[in-house]
Amino acid sequence: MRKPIIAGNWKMYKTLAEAEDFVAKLKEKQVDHNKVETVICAPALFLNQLVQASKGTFISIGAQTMHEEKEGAFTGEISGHQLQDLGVNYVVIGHSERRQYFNETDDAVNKKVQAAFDYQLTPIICVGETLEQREQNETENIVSNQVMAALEGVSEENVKNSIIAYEPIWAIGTGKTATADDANDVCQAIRETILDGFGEEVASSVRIQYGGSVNPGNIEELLSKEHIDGALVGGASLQVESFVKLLEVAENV
Ligand SMILES: O=C[C@H](O)COP(=O)(O)O
Repeated sequence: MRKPIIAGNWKMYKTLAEAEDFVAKLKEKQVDHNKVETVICAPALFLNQLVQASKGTFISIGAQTMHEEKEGAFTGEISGHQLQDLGVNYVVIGHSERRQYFNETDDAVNKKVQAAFDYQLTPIICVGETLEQREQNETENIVSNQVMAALEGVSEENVKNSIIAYEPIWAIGTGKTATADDANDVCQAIRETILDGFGEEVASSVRIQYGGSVNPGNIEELLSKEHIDGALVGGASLQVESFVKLLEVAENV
C-alpha cells in the first residue's frame, strides 16, 4: 500500500505573512501523518520560516526548483545543498512552467534529480504533455520519455523514493481536469515504464501523483484510481480550507 502524498505548489503566490498564517492555521488541523504525507512547496523566500514553523508537525516543506551544482557563480539560483541546510525535504523538479518559461530541458531535469538525492531531498518530478501532443495520441510516448530521461543513471533505491507528478499541461490552472480514468491510464503507463527500466519492486513502490486543476470536488475520484497516489496542487493549495479538504479525502482512501 503506497501512502498518498498531497503536495501544494504555491508557485509565485503569497507574502511572508500570508504564508506564515497559512501554516499556523494548517498545523492546528488533525491530519494523520501515517495516512497521508503533506507537503507545501513554497517560494524560496519563505522556506526558512516555514521549515521552522512546521517542525514537529505533519507538514513537510519543499522548494519549487533547485540548481544542480552545490555552489558557484549562478546568480539568482539556489542549490540542493542550501535547501538541505535549511531543513527542506522535497523539491519540485521539471515543472512544465520551468520547462516552458525557463528552458529547463530533460537533461537539466536529470541533473537536478541526481543532485536532489545528493542532498537528501525527495524530488517531485513533473512530466506531462501539451494539448497538441494529446490530440496526436503522443501522450504516453512523451511522458514515458520524460520519465526515463529524468531517471537516467538514478539508482533503483532512489527511483523508489522519487515522486513522479503527471501533469497534463492543458489541465494546469485551466479548470480542465483529465478524467480520472485518463489520468490513471497515463499513471499506469508511467509505472510500466519504470517497471521496464527498474523492475517490479521499484515500480510497485514509486508514488505517482496527478496534477492539473485538482480540487475538493474531484480529488476523491482521482485518488480512488489504482495508479494515482496523490496530487500536486496549485490553485486549491492556496487556501487552508480547500487544502485541508484534499488532505481529509486522502486520509480516507
Ligand atoms: O504544480 C501544480 C500544478 O501546476 C497544478 O496547478 P493547478 O492545480 O492550479 O492546476
